[in-house]
Amino acid sequence: MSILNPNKPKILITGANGLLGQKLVEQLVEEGKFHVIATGKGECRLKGDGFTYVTLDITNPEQVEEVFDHLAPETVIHGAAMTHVDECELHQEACFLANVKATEYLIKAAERVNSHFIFVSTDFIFSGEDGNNPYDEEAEPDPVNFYGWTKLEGERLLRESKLKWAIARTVLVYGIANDLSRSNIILWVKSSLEQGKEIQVVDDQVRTPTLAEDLAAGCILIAENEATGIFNISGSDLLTPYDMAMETAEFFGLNKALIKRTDSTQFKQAARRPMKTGFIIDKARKQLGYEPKTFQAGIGILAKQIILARS
Ligand SMILES: NC(=O)C1=CN([C@@H]2O[C@H](COP(=O)(O)OP(=O)(O)OC[C@H]3O[C@@H](n4cnc5c(N)ncnc54)[C@H](OP(=O)(O)O)[C@@H]3O)[C@@H](O)[C@H]2O)C=CC1
Ligand SMILES: Cc1cn([C@H]2C[C@H](O)[C@@H](COP(=O)(O)OP(=O)(O)O[C@H]3O[C@@H](C)C(=O)[C@@H](O)[C@H]3O)O2)c(=O)[nH]c1=O
Repeated sequence: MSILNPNKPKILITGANGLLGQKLVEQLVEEGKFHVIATGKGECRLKGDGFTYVTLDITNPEQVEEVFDHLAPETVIHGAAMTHVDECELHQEACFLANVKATEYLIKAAERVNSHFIFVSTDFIFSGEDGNNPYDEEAEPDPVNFYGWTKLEGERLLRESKLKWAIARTVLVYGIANDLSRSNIILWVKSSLEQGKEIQVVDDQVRTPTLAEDLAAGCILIAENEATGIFNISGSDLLTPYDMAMETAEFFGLNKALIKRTDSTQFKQAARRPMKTGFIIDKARKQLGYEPKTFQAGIGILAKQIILARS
């Protein structure tokens, strides 16, 4: 496991092959303040260089201990998780292992080397039915699906640890990266309409969709400022999935007639979704200087990346 630059503090990213992970590595390498240790299950799927890739299955406590004892990262951004919400509902043991037990292993290993530990969490810790949305950092969690419960458990383990900790909560992340394990709403709407497929989209759930680059930038601000506590790091536009689908069709000049408006009583997924979430991001704006793109600007950035990826 070669260390590229021992003179810089080390930042370890879990789940680096994922959407957030790839954006974190890209921005951290660009900024050059840290020696970037990208970790993930199996082979590296990241493009580019300037980082060290280490295979790390976070559900393997021996691997976690070995990597942390050897590398002793000053900072950890823990984004690895089982993120397919319906799969989490249907395979709760696997979800608990990946999202709770693995987080426990990482916290214990980080306590041995005293890392600043940043945990990426979600609006799905909230019910979305308490009338308190959009939520600030003080709101009372009350998850309505198993995935949301596991992420809240991860938050609890961290808050009860001896670590210097921070929690970056986010909402409905969209973007494009290399060889992803799951899609996201913009890509799914765009590809469905391009194939001429009719889609049913709900108009009674509310989110503040978040560009993956903005989430990464927010997590990096927390790392660079050695900030502690909970920060809402999301977009600022309150939108329904139906709004998002229509704006995506508009932007890409696709057929809006294929988007059939429905609501959550008609549209059933294996796991319940919280109805109305979305975040207030004033704390991150004031304390970190965090400022997300508008949804329109975010789609524009995504469009450019799609064209680049094709060239
Ligand atoms: N996407 C969203 O809308 C939201 C995401 N979040 C949170 O943000 C974080 C990042 O999500 P996002 O980037 O979108 O999700 P992705 O699914 O793209 O990334 C998650 C990554 O975790 C990896 N992973 C899963 N299990 C393990 C394991 N056992 N060992 C090592 N790596 C593992 C996956 O590996 P592989 O690629 O090999 O499957 C994947 O690369 C997550 O913690 C998620 O809960 C919060 C709110 C919204
Ligand atoms: C697939 C689909 C989704 N939707 C709506 C439901 C939902 O509100 C929104 C997104 O649905 P999806 O199932 O694609 O995404 P979903 O699993 O809800 O995304 C979640 O991912 C995890 C990781 C999180 O942490 C959450 O913040 C959230 O982003 O779109 C439709 O209306 N029609 C559809 O056919």
